[in-house]
Amino acid sequence: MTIRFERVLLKVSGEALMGGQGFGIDVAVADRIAADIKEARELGVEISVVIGGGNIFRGVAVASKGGDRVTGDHMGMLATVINAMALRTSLTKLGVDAIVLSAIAMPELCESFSQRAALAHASAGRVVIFAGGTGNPFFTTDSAAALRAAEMGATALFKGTQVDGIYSADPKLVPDATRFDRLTHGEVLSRGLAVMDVTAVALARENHIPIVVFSIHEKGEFARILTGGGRSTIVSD
Ligand SMILES: Nc1ncnc2c1ncn2[C@@H]1O[C@H](COP(=O)(O)OP(=O)(O)O)[C@@H](O)[C@H]1O
Ligand SMILES: O=c1ccn([C@@H]2O[C@H](COP(=O)(O)OP(=O)(O)O)[C@@H](O)[C@H]2O)c(=O)[nH]1
Repeated sequence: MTIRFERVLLKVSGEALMGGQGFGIDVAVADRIAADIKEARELGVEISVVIGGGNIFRGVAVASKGGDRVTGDHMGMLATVINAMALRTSLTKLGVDAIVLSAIAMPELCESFSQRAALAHASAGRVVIFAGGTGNPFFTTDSAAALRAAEMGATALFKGTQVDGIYSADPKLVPDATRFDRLTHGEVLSRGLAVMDVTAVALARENHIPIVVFSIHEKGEFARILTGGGRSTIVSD
């Protein structure tokens, strides 16, 4: 069996974790995503994860109501730590060794991020879950995903999201938008395809990291794409 990517950074959007609920974490969904990660890992792929926080809190929600954006972003980053702990719990239940590294120090809860620690845990066979985004306000977890992918030497950045690829326009708003199988980073940026923020795409382009956009809701899709099947859009040089 051919494996397309040997070392992968998986971005899981926070919204994916809430399942059918309007807010928070649906444990059954977290368990299913953990099972998909386990399946992919059993193919021999090294996997680390960046998790979002949009199911709990987004900084712009505070700013849009007249609050302080930086405080809002701090709250959003804390939300990603909650999600990371939920995903670690789901992975542990399945017997997968996983560790949370946070960009914001909270030693009572989890280890702090350093590239050295992350690489050491990964080479010991652990799934490393990066929490706290980049640790800085005004960024997103998509940008954190591109950053950690570069730091880990990932050969691909998988964005697991609500849609099964990149379309000519947001498919939630434009139902007859058409899906792309392949794009370059430059095309994503020049066409303003907003599936991922500009900073994240630019960072991936600079480091020659392909981005694979796929639906996190399709059970087993992660492993299918890793072995050459499935449905996705691949963004590469
Ligand atoms: N051109 C596009 N192709 C695909 N999805 C797009 C596009 N433009 C906007 N989107 C939206 O981007 C979302 C993916 O971003 P994501 O970060 O996972 O969502 P959120 O910001 O809600 O967590 C999709 O759910 C989709 O609605
Ligand atoms: O490096 C980062 C990453 C995230 N956030 C904050 O955390 C929230 C949750 O992250 P994101 O919106 O990227 O989550 P997702 O869309 O993936 O659920 C963001 O809205 C920001 O407020 C931040 O300030 N800096």
